[in-house]
Amino acid sequence: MNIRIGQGLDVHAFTPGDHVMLGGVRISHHRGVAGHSDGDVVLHALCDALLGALALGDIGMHFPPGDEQWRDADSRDLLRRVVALLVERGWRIGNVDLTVACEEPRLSPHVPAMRKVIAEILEISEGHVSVKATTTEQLGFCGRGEGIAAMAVALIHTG
Ligand SMILES: Nc1ccn([C@@H]2O[C@H](COP(=O)(O)O)[C@@H](O)[C@H]2O)c(=O)n1
Ligand SMILES: C[C@@]1(CO)OP(=O)(O)OP(=O)(O)OC[C@H]1O
Repeated sequence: MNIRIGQGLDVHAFTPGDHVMLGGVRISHHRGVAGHSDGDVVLHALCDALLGALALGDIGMHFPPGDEQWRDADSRDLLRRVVALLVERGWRIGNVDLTVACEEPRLSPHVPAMRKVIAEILEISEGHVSVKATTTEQLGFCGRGEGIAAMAVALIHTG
């Protein structure tokens, strides 16, 4: 059995709006998130972690922000496409561990729904999908409420 790991990081700025998409879940909020797609930092970081494990570049290389095809894209669809790249090369996903940093919205009530969505797309059990949230103690761009960051680690294997 071959094993590989990958990591990903994504950041998006808050904009005027009434919801954010995080981990494939729509969360009502008094602001939105800027992006060419739906701006789901969690799924983007996860795409980059999986692409990193495959050494296949990054999300922007596969779904260029200048390409109208990806305008307002549903990031769940982008993640499905990345999973297909992985499966067609003979890899499977072991587990993923995700951390989201923002002062608000409060994410813990939404973590179970995020784990469910992600597990379904990755075709692994929810027990193999970890989603964690943290503030940055009011420090930095997250702490000032300027944006949201997400980090992801993924383990993939053959056989
Ligand atoms: N947007 C967030 C941030 C944090 N949480 C939860 O609060 C706990 C404490 O956060 P600290 O930054 O003070 O460590 C953390 O463990 C998260 O469960 C949250 O739900 N939403
Ligand atoms: C997801 C893509 C799709 O065009 O656009 P954005 O929503 O701007 O997100 P980003 O994290 O900057 O990744 C780049 C793009 O692939």
